[in-house]
Amino acid sequence: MKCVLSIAGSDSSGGAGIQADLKTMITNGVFGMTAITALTAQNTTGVADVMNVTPEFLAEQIDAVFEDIHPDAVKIGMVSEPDLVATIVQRLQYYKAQNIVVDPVMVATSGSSLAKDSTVVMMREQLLPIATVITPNIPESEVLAGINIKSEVDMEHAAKKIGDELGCSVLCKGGHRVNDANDLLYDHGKFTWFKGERIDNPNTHGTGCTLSSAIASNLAKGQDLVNAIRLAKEYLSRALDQQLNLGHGSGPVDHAFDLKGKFSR
Ligand SMILES: Nc1ncnc2c1ncn2[C@@H]1O[C@H](COP(=O)(O)OP(=O)(O)OP(=O)(O)O)[C@@H](O)[C@H]1O
Ligand SMILES: Cc1ncc(COP(=O)(O)O)c(N)n1
Repeated sequence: MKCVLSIAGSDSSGGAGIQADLKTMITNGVFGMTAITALTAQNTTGVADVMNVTPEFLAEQIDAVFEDIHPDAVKIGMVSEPDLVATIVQRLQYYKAQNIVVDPVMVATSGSSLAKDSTVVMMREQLLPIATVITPNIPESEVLAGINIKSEVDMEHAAKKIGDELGCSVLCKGGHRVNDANDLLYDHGKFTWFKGERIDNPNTHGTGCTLSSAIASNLAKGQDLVNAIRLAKEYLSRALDQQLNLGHGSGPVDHAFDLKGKFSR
């Protein structure tokens, strides 16, 4: 059994954060573990409050996992404070972690800010350069590249700039585009487009968490990066296609599509 560690925040409404990560890991055939960076009081309409853990307690969680079950991949999601970023980098380097997928979460789908500016600076300086792949959405790619993105060519410029500057592979996600959901991988000089049809579903809370966890799961199982992303995108499209409609805002996706018929719902 391959094992994946999610270092991320908790979403009380279950659609994003570690809750989405664990659901994705179970349904992608890996054993999921967690080191929680923060508790959020959150639902589909917004984030009411955030309580960060201390850097010491985050380090203890990471140590507890690595000293017992060495993960085959690590996914990193919401990290609000620069000190927490520094702790993650220090511990992952100490344990020589492999297959590191970083979703540089800055703003929730609901519009709430999830990382301070100083955290983004720290991520850029220390965390992103040790990642196997990072998965910014379009607004996050604009911040990291300092480029406005209006077209696929702009996505290519931004992904290349980020990848060349930071030395990691970059998956620039196209979920914020209007006519399609095409994602772009820049992997050390090579572009690969993952074409995605736009699914008519406003409930996209946690899509970024789900995609990055599925990529980490596939890397843990030995897939190369391109296949890991292709399979993750297929998984997410199926989860979006279920048209689950929960809550009063942008609701979560449905991970249980393969279980339909096994339990009454
Ligand atoms: N309506 C949609 N139809 C098909 N795929 C989508 C749709 N919306 C998002 N996606 C896909 O979901 C993944 C996440 O993309 P997105 O750009 O929404 O990330 P994000 O903004 O980080 O997500 P989050 O909602 O978790 O913040 C990408 O693979 C993207 O192409
Ligand atoms: C704990 C946590 N982590 C990540 C996100 C981003 O996901 P989304 O942009 O879909 O709200 C979130 N809302 N909450």
